[in-house]
Amino acid sequence: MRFRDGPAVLENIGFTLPPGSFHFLTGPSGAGKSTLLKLIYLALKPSSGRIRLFDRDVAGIPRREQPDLRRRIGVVFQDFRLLGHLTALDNVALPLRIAGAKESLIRRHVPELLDWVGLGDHMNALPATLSGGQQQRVAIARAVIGRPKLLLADEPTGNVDDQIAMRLLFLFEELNRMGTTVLIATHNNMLVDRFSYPRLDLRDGHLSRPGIDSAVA
Ligand SMILES: Nc1ncnc2c1ncn2[C@@H]1O[C@H](COP(=O)(O)OP(=O)(O)OP(=O)(O)O)[C@@H](O)[C@H]1O
Repeated sequence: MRFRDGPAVLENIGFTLPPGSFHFLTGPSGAGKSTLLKLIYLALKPSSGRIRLFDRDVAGIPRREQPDLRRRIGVVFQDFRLLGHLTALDNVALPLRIAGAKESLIRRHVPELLDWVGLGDHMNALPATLSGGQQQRVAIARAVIGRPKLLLADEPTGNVDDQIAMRLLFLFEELNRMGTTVLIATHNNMLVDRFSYPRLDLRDGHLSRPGIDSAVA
């Protein structure tokens, strides 16, 4: 992957995420982790190479079908991307509302999840009134509420203490147990060591991974 005519940012990357698997994506700052996640959730087009997503070649997916595909992916963005005019509760409810879920279900599940991530007292707060760590947890709740087929999280514990980070990992594990494929980019070695999931390690755009191969599922 290159941006315009710049140097290669990712090179010779080949791996598969088997459905239902859980992986960490590690590597130093600038190694290409965010770029790799953006390629998977179709925010970037690869300058060369092929990506398969849900058994389809991404290059062959018409633009009009992309929103539908994206809805099957939960993403925790590094910069959160919460909607500033919506409360924490309404931000988290958004994927369910878009999917046409019943309000009764939304009223039951969303507060329960916000409670779990420690935001029970901040459900009606607007993002600007929340700390970075609190906004991050709203973003995580929004990404998991619809039980996506694939969860991609870019440094999802970057703004919280170790105790909350563990709790968030338990949430990702729970989602994974229900069938979601999980890929988490992180610098947090405590988490990587504590949860013994396989690691995809990026160094200067190259992947080293003890024991897996080929495209992205
Ligand atoms: N839009 C862009 N245009 C040009 N270069 C880019 C662009 N986005 C990322 N890069 C470059 O690609 C490389 C990888 O960046 P990326 O953000 O993927 O790294 P990262 O591993 O996620 O880093 P961090 O852990 O700091 O978020 C960097 O050298 C960065 O400067």
